[in-house]
Amino acid sequence: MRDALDLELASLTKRYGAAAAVDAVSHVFASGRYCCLLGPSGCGKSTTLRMIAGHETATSGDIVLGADNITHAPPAARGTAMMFQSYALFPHLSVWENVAFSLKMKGVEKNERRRRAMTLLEMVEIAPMAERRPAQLSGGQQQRVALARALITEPRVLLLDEPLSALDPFLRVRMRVELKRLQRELGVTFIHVTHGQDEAMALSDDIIVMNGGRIEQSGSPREVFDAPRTEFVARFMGGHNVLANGAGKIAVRADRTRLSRSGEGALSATVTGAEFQGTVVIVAMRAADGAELSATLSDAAFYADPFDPGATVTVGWDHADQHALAG
Ligand SMILES: Nc1ncnc2c1ncn2[C@@H]1O[C@H](COP(=O)(O)OP(=O)(O)OP(=O)(O)O)[C@@H](O)[C@H]1O
Repeated sequence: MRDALDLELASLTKRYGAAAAVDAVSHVFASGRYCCLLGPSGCGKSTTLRMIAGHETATSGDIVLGADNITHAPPAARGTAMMFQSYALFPHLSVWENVAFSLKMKGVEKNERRRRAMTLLEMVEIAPMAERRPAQLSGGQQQRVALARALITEPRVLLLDEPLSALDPFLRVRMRVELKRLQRELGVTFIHVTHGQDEAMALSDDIIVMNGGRIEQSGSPREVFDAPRTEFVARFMGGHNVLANGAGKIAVRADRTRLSRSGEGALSATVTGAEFQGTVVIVAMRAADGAELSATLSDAAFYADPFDPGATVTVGWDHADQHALAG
């Protein structure tokens, strides 16, 4: 059953010359959810987002928000708002004036503009900096201003293009918690473009994995991670071994892959290295057929009986932990 504010893409296509950057993509973004468009560079995620925002014209297909076909509507009349990667704040305006800018364009009077801007600045927790200029803020603070500025138009869908990529790793994790909190508080649909699978898994209610201008798989983070449908998704999400298995290929999670020095197991491999990552150790191996494999072991299990590079190991897993991948 479609919700009144779902956003539907129907065979949405963008061609540049003969090449399709976005190739007949159909998807329903359920309203009020945190959605991540995830995929490698060039897969068409930003083009998809820009078409939803109205900053790029669709070659064919439709974009429908609730009851409205917004495919050809101007950006400001769509019910969407975009937060840009480069925050694009006006340097000569104060923080609150930046946030209130679109209200000024609409002719809203000054006291009301300020009141609404301050409400949003409180929500993103930088109200005390309302009178500063953007240059007097840190990158993380500028981003909060950009977020408040996008939200002041009361969009039904907020579009975010790699919003965390300019931040250092520590701030990135903090802002990601903030984004999730804001989305929950507002109940607005967020569509967030990222090429980071960790980011997508941490934030999303729904992950949409793109590859070559198409949607490869969509679902909850657990669905996509636990049951990758294709080799591309298994490799892109990481943490899986992809193995040839008679008729086709299978995926097995690296943390469900067992190693032993001999005995029962599906195949034999040579250890090529071990990477200590704090709580776990990732053991890298090469199978007899040349396939690169890995096993994630707890640090306690690994150090109780370490595998040295060059060691021959037997690799095994439970049958229930293997997933057949689509051709
Ligand atoms: N204006 C343009 N003219 C021609 N080709 C373009 C244009 N914009 C994008 N493309 C091509 O369309 C494809 C998809 O680009 P897009 O920017 O949507 O990818 P992306 O997944 O967002 O990548 P990234 O993560 O690097 O931003 C790429 O092959 C890109 O080269």
